[in-house]
Amino acid sequence: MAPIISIRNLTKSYANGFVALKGIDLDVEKGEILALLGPNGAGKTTMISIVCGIVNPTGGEVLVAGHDVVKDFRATRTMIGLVPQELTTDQFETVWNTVSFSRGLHGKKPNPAHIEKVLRDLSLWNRKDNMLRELSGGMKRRVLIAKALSHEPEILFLDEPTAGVDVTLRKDMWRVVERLRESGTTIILTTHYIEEAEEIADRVGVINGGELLLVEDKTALMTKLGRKQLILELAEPLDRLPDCFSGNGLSLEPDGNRLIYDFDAQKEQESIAALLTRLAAQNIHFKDLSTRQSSLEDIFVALVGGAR
Ligand SMILES: Nc1ncnc2c1ncn2[C@@H]1O[C@H](COP(=O)(O)OP(=O)(O)OP(=O)(O)O)[C@@H](O)[C@H]1O
Repeated sequence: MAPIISIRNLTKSYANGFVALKGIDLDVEKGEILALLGPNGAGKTTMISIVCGIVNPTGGEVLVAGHDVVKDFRATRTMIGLVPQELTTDQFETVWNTVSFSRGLHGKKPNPAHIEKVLRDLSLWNRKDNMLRELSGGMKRRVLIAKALSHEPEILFLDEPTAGVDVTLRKDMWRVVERLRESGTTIILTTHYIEEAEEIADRVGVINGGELLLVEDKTALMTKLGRKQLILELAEPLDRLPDCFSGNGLSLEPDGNRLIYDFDAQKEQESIAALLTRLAAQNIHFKDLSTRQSSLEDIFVALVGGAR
């Protein structure tokens, strides 16, 4: 199946000469959740803004369901819902009017039943007659999502949807995203919270300095780049690691109290059982043992750190 979003060699230089995107290639499949991770200023919002037709690209091409986002702006924009980072809504308007008005902006006929469903799904129904200024910050964010869904878009962009919201609301938002996915909506979200990507994304893209460093299936990424460690707390400290253990991923911590065995899913290594037997044969005993698996956060820090 053709990707729903196809980005080819996308570049963006702002008027002041700053190059925010340096040739991005990315395909987004229909129905997936893609999380874009990257530090501040990486170019995430710029990329989203181009796909949504808010910012013009300098070079390259973006197709949404086969339509060019510049030449065929109207067709592509109605397919997309955008939840921006900043609250830009009239504080003196009611929730119902704000969300209904958004639908009209996309040239869609009124559909009160759809607006009601969106507000109910986002637990905003009992607030529909409240003015925005009467809502908490978290509820205002839900209103932004409701606005973005008002015109029944196939694609939803969420730019930092949970920045600054509490844990309960964050989990609520994840549930909303999950329900949208079940209904077939394609979701692209940017986030600083790696646990968010780990929790809800199918694929993860890492952007830094205007370049897409990688985009990969989340589970495959964790298997490929993730490392596992076995940590052995020694019964007696060691001065040095016997030579027979050198070069197989085993190392002694500087204080001599712990042995760390790095095992790599890609490499052929001796089994843990064999290693423990060899250690015992060398009279090296341990009082405790634990394992540690690198998280998406470790992988992200290694990638972004390495690219700097
Ligand atoms: N209108 C503009 N003129 C000049 N430079 C800009 C403009 N808009 C953005 N930039 C610069 O482009 C770079 C990318 O910004 P962008 O907002 O796309 O990053 P981001 O990855 O979304 O960051 P954040 O996580 O902080 O939102 C930044 O260095 C920013 O200062």
